Amino acid sequence: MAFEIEDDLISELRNWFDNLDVDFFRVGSATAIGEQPIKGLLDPAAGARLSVAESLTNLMFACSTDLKDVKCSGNWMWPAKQEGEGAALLDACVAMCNFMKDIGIAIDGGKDSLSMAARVNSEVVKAPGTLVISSYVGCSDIRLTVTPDLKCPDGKGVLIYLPMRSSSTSSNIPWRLGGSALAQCFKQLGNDVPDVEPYSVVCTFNVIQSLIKDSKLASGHDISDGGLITCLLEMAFGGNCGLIIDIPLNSEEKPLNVLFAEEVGAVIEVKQTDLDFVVEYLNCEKVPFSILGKSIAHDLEPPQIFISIHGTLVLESSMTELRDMWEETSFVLERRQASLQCVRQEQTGLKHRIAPPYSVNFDPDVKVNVPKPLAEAPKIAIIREEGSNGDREMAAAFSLAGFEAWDINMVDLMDKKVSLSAFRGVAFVGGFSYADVCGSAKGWAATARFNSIVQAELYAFWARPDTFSFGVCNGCQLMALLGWVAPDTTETKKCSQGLLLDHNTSGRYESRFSSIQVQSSPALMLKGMEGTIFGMWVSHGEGRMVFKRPDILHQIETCNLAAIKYVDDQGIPTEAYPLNPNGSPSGIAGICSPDGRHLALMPHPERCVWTWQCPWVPESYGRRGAQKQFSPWIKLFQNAYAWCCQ
Ligand SMILES: NC(=O)CC[C@H](N)C(=O)O
Repeated sequence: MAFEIEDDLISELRNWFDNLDVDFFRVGSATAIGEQPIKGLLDPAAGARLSVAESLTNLMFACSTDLKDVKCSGNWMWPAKQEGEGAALLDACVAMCNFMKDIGIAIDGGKDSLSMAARVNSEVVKAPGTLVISSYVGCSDIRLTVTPDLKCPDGKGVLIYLPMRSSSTSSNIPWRLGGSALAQCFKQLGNDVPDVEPYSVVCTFNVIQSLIKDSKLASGHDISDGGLITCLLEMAFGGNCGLIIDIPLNSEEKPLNVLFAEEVGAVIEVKQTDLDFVVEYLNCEKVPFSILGKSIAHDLEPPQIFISIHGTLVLESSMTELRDMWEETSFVLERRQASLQCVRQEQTGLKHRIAPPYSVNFDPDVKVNVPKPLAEAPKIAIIREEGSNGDREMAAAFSLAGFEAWDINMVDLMDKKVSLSAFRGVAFVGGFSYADVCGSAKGWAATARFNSIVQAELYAFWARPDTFSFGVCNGCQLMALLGWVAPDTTETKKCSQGLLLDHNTSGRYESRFSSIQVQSSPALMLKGMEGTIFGMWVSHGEGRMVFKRPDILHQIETCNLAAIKYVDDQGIPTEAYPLNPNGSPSGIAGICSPDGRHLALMPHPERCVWTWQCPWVPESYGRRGAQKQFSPWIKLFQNAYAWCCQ
């Protein structure tokens, strides 16, 4: 009986799911944070309003279902028992409630820590009363998200300032410096603190949403900590571009205030050809705005920044020089976290960065040709161990290509619950098997080697000519330890380890989206992809390939077994950090067996088979409109499927 109910329920759910008019690969959710504790020191009510506003201006560049669908978490950290602080907390709370009510959103959860004070000797040290707003909302098309890096469509974009005020002229902006980053630099708090009205937040949010849906925004960024100048420069730094800006204000305004006041607002970049449409729309919606100038694409010359206020030049510099200053604080931290040599390399290299040289000479949206389709889908064992992760992405990627993916734990093999005899492929997934104790994948390899049942099962699979194996990251480390790739062939025993994945030269865990070039190799999963350059997720602490003897590396290179490599912005294999995140010789990022059946990669193609999973793709690849649905890495999985169909 219970079964019948369950079956009914499942088929009912399946029907409902099938009939839903939603594209599940496009919908998602967006979340953002806002907090303004320093401004709250001057005016707790304004601080609370600014925290809510910042959270929304951070959220508004994702395509949300509706402003009224936004939900918030409120986290309060306050020294509430100290004199005057209870009243400040109350002011902040009342202001936040009223502001949210006016906008039409609400808090649905949160947490508080109301004893944020400590006695140090005879002194009581208080944390500034802080409200952190985390907002979240359904996202109707995750691909439409607008990012802050300038795109310079057709070589230059037009930059528009949205002051988020109800008055129609930007000359009425009070440009208050209280609680700003600039004030902090002068060890001051200031007096006059910015504030914001709910109506202008609603208007701007909705206008941005509409422009996103019409694909009229090339980039966009909110104005918050650091003010208008910081917003503009951050956009230029991210896009590797120059700027020619003239802020159209009357000459009485003090440049320092205009540039550094943290009045709520936003800057958007639009295509020259969309300008008339956007201007008309903003006028029609009565949203105040001013056109600031242009973004300039990175050319052969280093990009320049020119900023004027009402025709008077206030800043002229090369973008890279300003970016070096802006990055310096991060590098100070990095010098404490990573090898000094690597940090130095990254810092000097930054000046010379241009856009990654992505190159794809096939259409990833066109499926790989299958010789003759199989009656039954080939089976792939997605093998995981205690501490593995990424098994779902791996299963999804192989399923997308037509495989029947099975979730197999090492214990299933040990207990003989499954045999690999029915499988055409195995995929060893990434992660932290046995918490990387004694070195990455060492515990996993021990299970595979020293449990006789598992050892026999894996060996039988490896020896069958109709099988293939794929290892990613932790799985790659395992395949190296098992000698499935780069074995020491001078040993009499088959599969003797000849390669070890050692700690990255930076001395730390690297998490990046690195440019990867497919080499010409016998790897069946990389067939027809030679020369492809595209970004791939890197996420490891132990990715540096150390070969037992130089002749093993030599053989890998001469037999074309280095299947993929990290490349620089010129598309040349590199050992330079951070383009090569771990210091592997000749930029080697993955290795295959001479017969091409076994492939072990340190980066994660399974985490970026869809374009939306890539944090950056060139405009020509297209994130929206006529975009490619898939990244080139889908082809690895389709190639494996096609190989099984031979
Ligand atoms: N993502 C991974 O698989 C990480 C592998 C391993 N734990 C490392 O840090 O190197």
